Amino acid sequence: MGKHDKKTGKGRLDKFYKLAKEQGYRARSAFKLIHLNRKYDLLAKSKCTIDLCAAPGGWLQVAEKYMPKGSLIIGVDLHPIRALPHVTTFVSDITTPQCRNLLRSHMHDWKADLVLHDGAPNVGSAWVQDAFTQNELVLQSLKLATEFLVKGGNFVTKVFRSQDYNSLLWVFGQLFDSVEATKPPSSRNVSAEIFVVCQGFIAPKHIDPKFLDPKHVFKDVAALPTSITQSTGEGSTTAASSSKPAVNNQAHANVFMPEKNRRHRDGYAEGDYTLFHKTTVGDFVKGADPVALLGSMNQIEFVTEEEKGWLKSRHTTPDVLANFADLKVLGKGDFKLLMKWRTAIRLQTGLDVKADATKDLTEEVNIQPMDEEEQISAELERLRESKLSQTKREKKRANEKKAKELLKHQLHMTVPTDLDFDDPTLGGEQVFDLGEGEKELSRRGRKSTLGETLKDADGMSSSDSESENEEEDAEVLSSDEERERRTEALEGELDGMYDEYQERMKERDARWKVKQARLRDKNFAAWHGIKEGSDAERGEGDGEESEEGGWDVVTARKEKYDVDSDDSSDEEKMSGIQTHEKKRKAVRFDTGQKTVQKNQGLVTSLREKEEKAQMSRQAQLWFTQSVFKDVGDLAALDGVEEEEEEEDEEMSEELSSAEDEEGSDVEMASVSDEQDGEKQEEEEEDDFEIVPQDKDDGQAWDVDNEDQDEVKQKVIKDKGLLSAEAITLATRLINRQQTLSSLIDDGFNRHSNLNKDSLPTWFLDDEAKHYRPNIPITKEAVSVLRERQRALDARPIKKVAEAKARKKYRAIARLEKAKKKADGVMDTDDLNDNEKAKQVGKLLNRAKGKDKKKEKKIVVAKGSNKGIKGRPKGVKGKYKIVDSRMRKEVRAEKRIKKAGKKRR
Ligand SMILES: C[S@@+](CC[C@H](N)C(=O)[O-])C[C@H]1O[C@@H](n2cnc3c(N)ncnc32)[C@H](O)[C@@H]1O
Repeated sequence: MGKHDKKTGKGRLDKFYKLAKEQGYRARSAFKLIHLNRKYDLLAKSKCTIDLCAAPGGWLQVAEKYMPKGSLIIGVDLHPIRALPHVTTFVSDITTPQCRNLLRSHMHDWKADLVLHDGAPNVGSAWVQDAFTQNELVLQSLKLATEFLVKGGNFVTKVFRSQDYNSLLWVFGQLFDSVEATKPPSSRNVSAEIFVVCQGFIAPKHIDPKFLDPKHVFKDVAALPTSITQSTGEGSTTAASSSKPAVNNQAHANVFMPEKNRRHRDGYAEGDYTLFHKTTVGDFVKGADPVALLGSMNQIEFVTEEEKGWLKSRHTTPDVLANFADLKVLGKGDFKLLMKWRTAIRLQTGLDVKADATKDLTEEVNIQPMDEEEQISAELERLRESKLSQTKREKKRANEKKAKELLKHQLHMTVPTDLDFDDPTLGGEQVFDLGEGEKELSRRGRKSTLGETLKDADGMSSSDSESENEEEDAEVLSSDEERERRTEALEGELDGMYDEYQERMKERDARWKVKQARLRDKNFAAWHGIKEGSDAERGEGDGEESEEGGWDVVTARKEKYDVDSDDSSDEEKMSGIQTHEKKRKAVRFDTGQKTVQKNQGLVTSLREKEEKAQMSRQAQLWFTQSVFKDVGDLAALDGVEEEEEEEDEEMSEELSSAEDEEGSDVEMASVSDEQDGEKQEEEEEDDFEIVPQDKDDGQAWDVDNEDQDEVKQKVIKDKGLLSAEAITLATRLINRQQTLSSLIDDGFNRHSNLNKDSLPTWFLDDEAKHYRPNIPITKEAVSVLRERQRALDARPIKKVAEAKARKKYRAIARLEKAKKKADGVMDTDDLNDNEKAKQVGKLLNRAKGKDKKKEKKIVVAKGSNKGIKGRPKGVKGKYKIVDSRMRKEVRAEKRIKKAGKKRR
């Protein structure tokens, strides 16, 4: 937090910070829960709450305050949480089974009504990474929630608005009745955090683990490559195993076709996330995808006897061995060297057969003598063919160049403007059918592509994989010049493969991957997409499966939707929201690409399909949000189903302008915009801020201490409001002349944030003396206080009041005693009624002090009283004459007696 400017953005010590400090909350985030609770009333109805990632305990304080007394509150965090009254806390990592077990032991057989999660891992690193790991943590907390929540229970979690956001919401939607995302006022606008409140846990009997597995839920939902069209439309199994662009397609594969479209690269073990991977040379030589292997491994070793035998091969140079030892640093030359080595070894071991090129070229021909006319026509024919083949070659080379550019574009290595779609060389369908299509297929299948390629390059054999161009290639190879050109082309292809290898290397870098995903995901930024009522869907035909929580079933349904969405059947046209959604998305895509698409044949159709499919999936996630639950047939709102292209265009323009107007969405756009740079990324970190506690702040939340609020309330209850300002403000609140929030706002002014350390003492003294907040007071408030003061003044002094009270107390005690005695008198049989009445009268009189024994007056026999007999002069009533000496002696006697007693 130190790195932030205290005046701006995240570092700003705002009113919630001040309030937290004032009210003794340990973190300003406490107000987030207060605001969420105000909106959803979650705490008052919870008897058991689990707070995952609870340190330093702000949320726990709020939970303790607002939950019913005697509730069970458990908090867990990586860091210890200082003790809080009525709260159980322990230290654990919520991603570990140990945490689960500890929770179990604390919960006994209880189920939680509420699970809270405000976790933020690794706050302060790159935003993209934060968002990614944050959302993984969210999924982990959801996992614990599903285990400990009671049916109908609630789950509150913090989510980062990133590209995984919609995926998360979709998963929440499958497990809860209602899912709402909200940003409480206390959450800073610069923060990308948002809180999702999931209410009404469905508590399925079984939840497919895939719902809670980051590998299945997350990643590039938006970016869908060409393979989608293949795998949804046609032979999906083949597409699944061979789809190259799965690089960009992980999330799609995971979320919508978990089994079908998953890529299984050689060398990647399921669930293996260690950074260092090695494999054997055998895998490299015999495997189908050597490029992928080089891209995914760190080291290749010679292990088996056969492999060690290859060490003796003349092709196994020290360079080759050095390259195998560290694949991460392969340069272009190294890469080519290894691929050539592989080809050589494959030939050596008979895995590839070296075609006899010379045999083809030295085929015996019987030359018949020709006449002149025949010779001319043969010459003409030869020239024509030579011309034709030359044109073909040129065209082919141009096509290859364009195809390579197109591939680069598909891999997002170029900007669309790099492609000249109007180029006539690109117009032919063969670009895809023969050139790029063939290359794409061979790259995916890795069927002897490189081997053959290299054979060609070395002039060792001719390619037998190319069918249509075989004859042409033979021609090409017939001259040295052509062979050279061919070699160049093949070198070019090797270069392409090297690029691909580099792509794979980059892929392994998670950070790069997430950044790349964000780049690709430009569309996501605008939060576009229309809807599909997931809740309704769950409620309808698939009630059973949602009850069971089957990921595959749910995703299969989505997949089905995808397939449907690619065919524009009549049925689909009638399907309301979905159709509408699809159309809008297609329209959106059109805005960007329309001019390009019009004249492009196959290129156009593939791209169009891909984009449509992509949009549909985004829309699916978007519309699973509960806010769309009650929205009916959106298509009906738009009227006619099938619109002309022009109408689509208009609509897309409207859409984009509407999006521009949406404030929050624009904010999202800025979040995902790469150009925003590091500065913004930093700002969009978690909004969490610990409130430093003053020395006495610590005591405020000591176990034995009371809540500050309660103390203040007690004072007000006992003594009332003590100032005219307070009475005035209270009166204004009661009379609704002012709202509570405006009152709080008024409490903050330029003086509340004074940094006293940097100011001179004279100024501070002056301020303390003269600056007083000027809160207006009313006449009534002042007179109320005056009246109270008068009443206080009229009271006797404390000692007198105490003496009076003592006297009164003693009188009451005497009367009680007399009453008891009188009862005893009445019960005796020895006295007649008259005597009894007399006795009782006496007792009561004595109790009232009327019948007090008259004291004897002591008269000292000295002076005029010395030696007198009878009543001394001026003395009334009983008297006793004492000798002064006698008095002294009596007192001394008493003293001695007392002292003797003590000694004993
Ligand atoms: C924003 S703070 C929580 C603040 C808390 N809600 C409050 O009001 O005081 C995020 C917390 O998540 C915790 N955290 C992050 N990853 C965790 C994990 N894997 N297990 C447990 N706690 C984790 C951090 O230690 C940190 O204390």
